[in-house]
Amino acid sequence: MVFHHIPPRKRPDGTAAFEGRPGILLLNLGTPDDTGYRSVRRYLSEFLSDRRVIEGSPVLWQPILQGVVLTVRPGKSGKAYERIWDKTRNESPLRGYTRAQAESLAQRFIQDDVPVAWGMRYGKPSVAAGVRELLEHGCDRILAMPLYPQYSATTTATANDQLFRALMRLRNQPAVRTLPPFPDHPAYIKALADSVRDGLAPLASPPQMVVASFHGLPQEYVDKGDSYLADCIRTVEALRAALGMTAETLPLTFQSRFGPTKWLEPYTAPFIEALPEKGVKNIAVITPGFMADCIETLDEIGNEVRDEFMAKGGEAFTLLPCLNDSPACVDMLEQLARQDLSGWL
Ligand SMILES: C=CC1=C(C)c2cc3[nH]c(cc4nc(cc5[nH]c(cc1n2)c(C)c5CCC(=O)O)C(CCC(=O)O)=C4C)c(C)c3C=C
Ligand SMILES: [Fe+2]
Ligand SMILES: [Fe+2]
Repeated sequence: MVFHHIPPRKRPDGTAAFEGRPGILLLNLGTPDDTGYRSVRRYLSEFLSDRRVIEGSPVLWQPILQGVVLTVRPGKSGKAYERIWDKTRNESPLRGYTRAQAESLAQRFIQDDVPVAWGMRYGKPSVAAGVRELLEHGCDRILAMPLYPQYSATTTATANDQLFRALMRLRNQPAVRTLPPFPDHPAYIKALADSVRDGLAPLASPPQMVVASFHGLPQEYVDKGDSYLADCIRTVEALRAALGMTAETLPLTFQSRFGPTKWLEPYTAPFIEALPEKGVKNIAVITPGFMADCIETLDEIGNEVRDEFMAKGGEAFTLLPCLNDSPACVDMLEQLARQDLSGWL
């Protein structure tokens, strides 16, 4: 038998690396660097130039985007970000919670010697920076975890696209796995159901209805095959079963519509604003599609929709927090990660 000398595996900088070390990369949407016009404009420009997000012809869309949209929207969105901004850390809640999720998950994997990094599809820290961090730790295989329980091409797929774009620049690529969506994974449904029970328990009088509001999507994308709606239905049906609730007591709605086209219905805001007239004046709202509180939950629901509900005769409006960096959320992330790291640990 002939024994060849096998040279050690190399890091991108040429130094020897560990062999067979996995790393975890949390992927999330992203957020502006600050609430000023220029930062919000830069963020929205990157986000809304993503052809996974706006599928129409860029020849038609870019003039509208660079013209009216990026003139008007950054100011309006900047004011909304201002209302929810974490002024102590000077960052958006989405970024703070994503970092906290990564840090807590890293604690769970110390014994396994698996580092955890995080990156944002739009803005900072970039996905490429997260990849670099893992490579610097000697990882030669990466489990990417897009933090979206329900699949959509506009979120999950574009996060993974960005990961592969970063890998395109490497001579020695790590092996990669991407976490599948987990709309009715038992660990996710348990975390949600527990958070609803815990959130409602201290209320003086129980709400008549718990509205489950998910981020919306153009109806056309679903018609063309995006599995997002099916995933939202899987989540809400599993959650109803776990809580012993029904479509009447736990209805499904869609928020954050953008632009004039038809999006998934029913729309959250008009749905909730019509409730007081029907005698439903005490409600809670949950946003199970969001793994972390952000502008869409804290401001759109917590401020705009709440104010309208109260103005229309509502009496009690409770917005339950997202899973955020709760131990239940980290338990869930750990379970999902261990399941998909199978064979790599
Ligand atoms: C056509 C536009 C948009 C699609 C499609 C879309 C899908 C989509 N988005 C999320 C999750 C989040 N979106 C967030 C903010 C946000 N979303 C859009 C537009 C579309 N989203 C815009 C323009 C913005 C920016 C804020 C604003 O100006 O209103 C956020 C929060 C970011 C933050 O910093 O807090 C999240 C999270 C999902 C899950 C989804 C499709 C299923
Ligand atoms: Fe969005
Ligand atoms: Fe919004």
